[in-house]
Amino acid sequence: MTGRMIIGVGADEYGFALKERLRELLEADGRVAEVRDFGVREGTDHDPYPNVGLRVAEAVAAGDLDRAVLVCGTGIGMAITANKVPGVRATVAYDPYSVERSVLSNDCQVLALGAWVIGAEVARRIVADWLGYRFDPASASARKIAVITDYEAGPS
Ligand SMILES: O=C(CO)[C@H](O)COP(=O)(O)O
Repeated sequence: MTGRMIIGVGADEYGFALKERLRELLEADGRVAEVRDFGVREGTDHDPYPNVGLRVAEAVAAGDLDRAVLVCGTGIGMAITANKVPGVRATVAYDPYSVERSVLSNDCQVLALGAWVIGAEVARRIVADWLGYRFDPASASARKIAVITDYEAGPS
């Protein structure tokens, strides 16, 4: 992927406020061409996290989004959900090294964060750093990702 990215954001009621903060950050970032908000649109919307996570992950798998940020209470449910969609690689990551490697080693398109776990300013820093990493399809890691992709395709 080169050029400016289309980024999706999504959250459940517990992640809503942090998702709003991160959406604003992404909209102001020159590396981002467009931010698409998959909800929830208000903190009183009780749509369960898997509904939001599946909508976002399906958009990633369809190629409509380059990447996405998902927020729930822990981030864990969003990551589990997004990883159910073939072609999508999602992770929870907070430390700078894991955030970097989630892109450079694992080509994760989805970063899941927990609003109950980290503060907004740390989350903003994580997402700003995360935007700067681009997976190299010519890297040795690409062969390893291909094993996952081949498994998802099923027996030949
Ligand atoms: O964190 C969540 C899922 O991982 C979600 O925001 C809350 O889930 P719950 O604890 O099951 O209500």
